[in-house]
Amino acid sequence: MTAIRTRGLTKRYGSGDDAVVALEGLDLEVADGEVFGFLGPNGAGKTTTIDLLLDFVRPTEGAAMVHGYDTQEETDAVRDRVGVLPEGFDLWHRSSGYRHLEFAIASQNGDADPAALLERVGLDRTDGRRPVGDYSKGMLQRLAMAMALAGDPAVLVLDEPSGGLDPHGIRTMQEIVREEAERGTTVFFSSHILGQVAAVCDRVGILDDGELVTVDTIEGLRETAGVGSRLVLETAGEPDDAVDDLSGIEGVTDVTRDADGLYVSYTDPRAKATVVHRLVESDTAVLDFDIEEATLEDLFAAFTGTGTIAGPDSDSTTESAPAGDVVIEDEGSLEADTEEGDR
Ligand SMILES: Nc1ncnc2c1ncn2[C@@H]1O[C@H](COP(=O)(O)OP(=O)(O)OP(=O)(O)O)[C@@H](O)[C@H]1O
Repeated sequence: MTAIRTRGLTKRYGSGDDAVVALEGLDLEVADGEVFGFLGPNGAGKTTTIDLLLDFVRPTEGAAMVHGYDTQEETDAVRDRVGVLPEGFDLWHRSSGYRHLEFAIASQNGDADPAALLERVGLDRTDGRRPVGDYSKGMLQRLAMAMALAGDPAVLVLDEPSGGLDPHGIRTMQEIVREEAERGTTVFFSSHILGQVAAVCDRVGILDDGELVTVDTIEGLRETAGVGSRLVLETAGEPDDAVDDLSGIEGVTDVTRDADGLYVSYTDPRAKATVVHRLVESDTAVLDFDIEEATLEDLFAAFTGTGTIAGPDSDSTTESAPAGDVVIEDEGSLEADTEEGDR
């Protein structure tokens, strides 16, 4: 079954010359049980899409279905099946975390144990008894995640779920996404941070200026765009002729070397292990290695013809993005987007 299906979904705010096209003709299908990453920079239309799926706003054109239910005609059936962690949310400052969870469980006709939900998101019983007005940004985000899970949803919609979370919180959030995926929950994960989406998602859609630019796996995106990542190896002495063989490895697109090391560009991440294996086989001592991942900016540039593609000499993983822009982050890193973090 298709968990989410949209056809020509369009949202314009205002009219005439002042109209803002938030979303333009979105045709999207997310399979049941899939973890789908919805990527795009600020203002791309991600939150608008989520608002349309939940009938918080009405489309200008087009339609959407969630688990076979029309989002406009069968809104209650849709909302019964969806747990949502919205980007911005208001809570009752004087009420405790427990009260919020009890409310969320009751309103979603769930039977979850509030204490277990708190524990799952990394909050303890003492936290649960405190008024949420005293919570840090990261604690609020964790509570909001617990509330999204309260009704044991078939579809979990996460809009920028890592906001305010520290690295441990981000890891917890990713673990929850994986656990939910194992239970068969469909996860719709909206973010402007490639690394976080790449860490958990089966497929990714890139939204740019209201339009869906492409849908694929992260590897597929890299391959299509030809903006692979790069393995930087420090070796003891000059690697011998075996280096020449590296260019023949499937997925490797370029091999260069200079006095500082050996640089192997690839579009298929599985090529990395083969490269290292070949070097070891040829008795080349690998002293250190680093991976420079292609960034969302690289992928954007390739798919939209905008931005700049990081050249071979740029250190794409350490570049810092301006506020509000795509956050560039290594897939394995958990350090980004933690302006405030947990207190
Ligand atoms: N209620 C509204 N009235 C007018 N314009 C709106 C409204 N809501 C959203 N927009 C506009 O629609 C566009 C898409 O906004 P949206 O919030 O969906 O983007 P987003 O991808 O979720 O961005 P972010 O990552 O910043 O949350 C933006 O240009 C935004 O200004």
